[in-house]
Parts: sequence; structure tokens; C-alpha cells
Amino acid sequence: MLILKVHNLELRYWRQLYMFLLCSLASTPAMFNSTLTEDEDVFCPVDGSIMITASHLPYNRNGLKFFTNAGGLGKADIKDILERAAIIYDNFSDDALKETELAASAAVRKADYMNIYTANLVEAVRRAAGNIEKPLEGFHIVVDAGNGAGGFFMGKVLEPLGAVTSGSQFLEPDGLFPNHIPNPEDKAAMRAITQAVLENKADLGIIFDTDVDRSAAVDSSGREFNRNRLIALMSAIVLEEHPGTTIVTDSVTSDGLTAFIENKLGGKHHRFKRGYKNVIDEAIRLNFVGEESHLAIETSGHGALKENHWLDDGAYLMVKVLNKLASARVSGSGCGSKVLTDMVDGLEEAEVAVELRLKIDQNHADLKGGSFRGYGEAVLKHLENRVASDSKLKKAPVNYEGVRVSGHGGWFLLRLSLHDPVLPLNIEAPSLEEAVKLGLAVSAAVKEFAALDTSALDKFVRGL
Ligand SMILES: O=P(O)(O)OC[C@H]1O[C@H](O)[C@H](O)[C@@H](O)[C@@H]1O
Repeated sequence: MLILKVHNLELRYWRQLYMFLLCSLASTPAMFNSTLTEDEDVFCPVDGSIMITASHLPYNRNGLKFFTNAGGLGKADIKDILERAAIIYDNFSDDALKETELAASAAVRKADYMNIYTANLVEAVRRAAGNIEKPLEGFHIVVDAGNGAGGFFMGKVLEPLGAVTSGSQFLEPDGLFPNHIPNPEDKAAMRAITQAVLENKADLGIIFDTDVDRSAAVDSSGREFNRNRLIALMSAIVLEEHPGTTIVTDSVTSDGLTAFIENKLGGKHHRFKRGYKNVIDEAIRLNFVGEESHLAIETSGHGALKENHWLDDGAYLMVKVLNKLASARVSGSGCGSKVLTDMVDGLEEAEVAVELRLKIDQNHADLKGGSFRGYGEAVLKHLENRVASDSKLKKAPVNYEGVRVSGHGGWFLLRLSLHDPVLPLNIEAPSLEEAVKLGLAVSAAVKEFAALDTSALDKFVRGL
């Protein structure tokens, strides 16, 4: 929530030249946006911004996200910043530190950057609808902010556009998240917004994670635009604007989604790795090497568009959805969320879709003092060898992480978690029986790895 204005980072100058903008409650995408937006009144664009948030994680796991106009900083840059900061800090005497703290507090200005950011979102919807002041008039749209930072979307985006928003819920920020975990990947969260849509007979429901870089929606019949269905909807919207373009997604997307993007929409599906930054960076790389891509999106609800500076912004994804609603009504091609539901017609969805997370016990003797990553890779190698000798299973010919296999009418992917000592296993199949067969194949391959906690998989294959 801090924005830095630093014109010259040389130590001998910085005391006179820096300025901080305190933005108070804000969303993560808005903080990145502040490095791009030109607005002299609030000293923007700023040189860098920092968001303090637990993101979609529990309240006790707050952290800092850093941005420049080139995007969010990755691990290597953050490590470098922290190491340099530690050196500077160590070289301060106690007096110099106090003096610097005073100078820093004197350099703080307050700015309501969310007003500027949301005005741009409102403008985008108005423009898409042909410069109508209230293009959402007559639509009833409910928002669930899960007591995170996303409550602004109701009062500062939907209402100025004319939508009725009664029945919106959990808009007041509360870091203990008393109602549900603010994360579209959370089943209770999706149940909550679905219930709000149905109870209020709303046209559409919108849900955000804590810091609004993830989102999902629900149509008037209570069907979710989440995970593969959200990607299908966004792909349909983007492919209307950019025929034939490549859609980059994370690794746990379904085979049905590939068929939908490629056969129904005429686009190309590039299933890459898990992790929103991986997906975004891959889309940027593809454009660089001459393959056009306009959308990078994860099943988690993170999505970024080329037209929006590759910023992963849950609110902007929903703006694209609102654009579609508003422009379809103006052009007379449809009214209400049926327009959206029709756009994903033909998407094949698996009857069973589960994610089971198998933990690696880092203290187990079976690791022989090695890292959990090394252990996890050994599990994956072993599984790969087993799959090769099973005629009912086929390893995916192109795959960028873990072991992805099709068989029994479905598929599974076992991979290493990006952050945790965990091997997440995704299984999708047309029936529980077939999903269990896939689960049993994994179970047989990993059973000799004593440090792997397979209890979630054991329960699943026993039908519990
Ligand atoms: O690898 P996992 O443990 O499933 O976590 C993967 C997820 O990590 C973070 O939450 C990122 O924000 C997501 O972009 C990513 O998908």
C-alpha cells in the first residue's frame, strides 16, 4: 500500500529526493497500475510500489509484493533487494537510522489511488458499450469480497455503471476473514457467492480473493465461471477480438478446455506450468518470438491480458465480462448472463475433478538428508517409468511440469508444488470409477516412497 517515488537511488541523494505515497486500502493490481498511470495530482506514474497482503493465504501469512512498470518482481529480484537493504541497514549507525526514519515519515503523502484506478475500469466498460453512461442499468450483480480488499468493486465500479448491487456481501475488510476464505479456489467461497446469486435472483455474481488479483463469476442459474469454465469464457471473449490467438494456461487445465479452445474457438491452447507469473512470462515470451498471445490465465483465477500490460488483475477480468454483458445488450445480441453461459457452450467438463495434495515429510529418514525437491523428483521419475510399462496409460507428449498422463477416459497430473513440500495430484475423469482407476495407478507407483503422505489419495481410492 505504499508507493515510492524515487528519482535517484544513489544514497547521497536519496534523502532529499524520495517521496512515499500511502494508498491505504488498495488492491494488488491497482498498486502495479500506479507504476503505469499518468496522473500528476497523485505523482503517478511512480517508480515502484509495494503491496502488503496475505493474498489468498491465511491472515497470518502476510507478505510484500513489489512492482515496477515492468511488472511484479520475481524471487531473484526480491532476494537481491532484501540483501542490499540488509547491507544498507547494517551500515547505519543508531543515530543515522533514527534520522532516516524521521525523514522517511516526513516524506509520506496520502493518496486515494483506488479512485483513479476504478475510474479507469468504469471508463473501459462505458467505452466498450459505445460511451453509454450507465451501460449496466437494469442488471443485478452481486459481489462477494470475502472481507478482503475487493469491496470497492461494488460502490466504485458497478454502481456508477448503473447496476443494482443489493445482496452483495462481505465487503467490509476483516483480516480474520470470518465468513469464508477469500479465494475462488475455495469451495466454501464459491458456495457463498452462488447462494447470494440464487437468493437475490441476480443476473451475475462476482467473487475476488483478498487482494483482487484472482476472480471468478457465477451466472444467474448458479453455474460457476471458475477454473476451466472461467478460462473458457475469457478465451471466448479474447478470441472474438483476436481470432486464432494463443491462450496460455497453467498445467492443471483440462483436456476438454484444449478441445474447446482449439476446435470450437479456433485458437491455440498452450498449457504451460502452474504459477501466474510463469504463465504471464510465457505469454510475453511467445509474443517476443513471434507467436501472438493475448491472454495468460490460471485455473486459480489469476488472469492477465496483453491489452492491460500483462497485469494479472481479477477486477480487469471481470471488466471484460461486464463489457460483454453491456455490449451484447446494446447490440441486441442477448441480455443477461445467458450471453456468457452460451459462450462456453460445448466445453466438455469432467464428471469428477479433484486435487489431492500429498505431503513430503522433510524430516523422514527416507530423504537421507536430501531436499524435498530431490525426493519429489525421484517420485515423479519413478511414476514416469511405471506409466511407460502400463498399456492403459499414455504420457502426455508435450508437458512442461510433473508427469501428465491420460487413460481410463481421463487424465492425471502429479507435479511438485511451487512453494511447499507437497506433490499436488490432479485427476479428472468421466466417472468416479475411472477416476479411482487413475488414482490407483498413481498409488501403486508411489507406495514405496515412505516419506510421502498418501493418506488423501488412499481415502480417495477407497471412495471415502
Ligand atoms: O504449486 P501450488 O502449491 O499448487 O501453488 C501454486 C499457486 O501458488 C501461488 O498461490 C500462486 O499465486 C499461484 O499462481 C499458483 O498457482
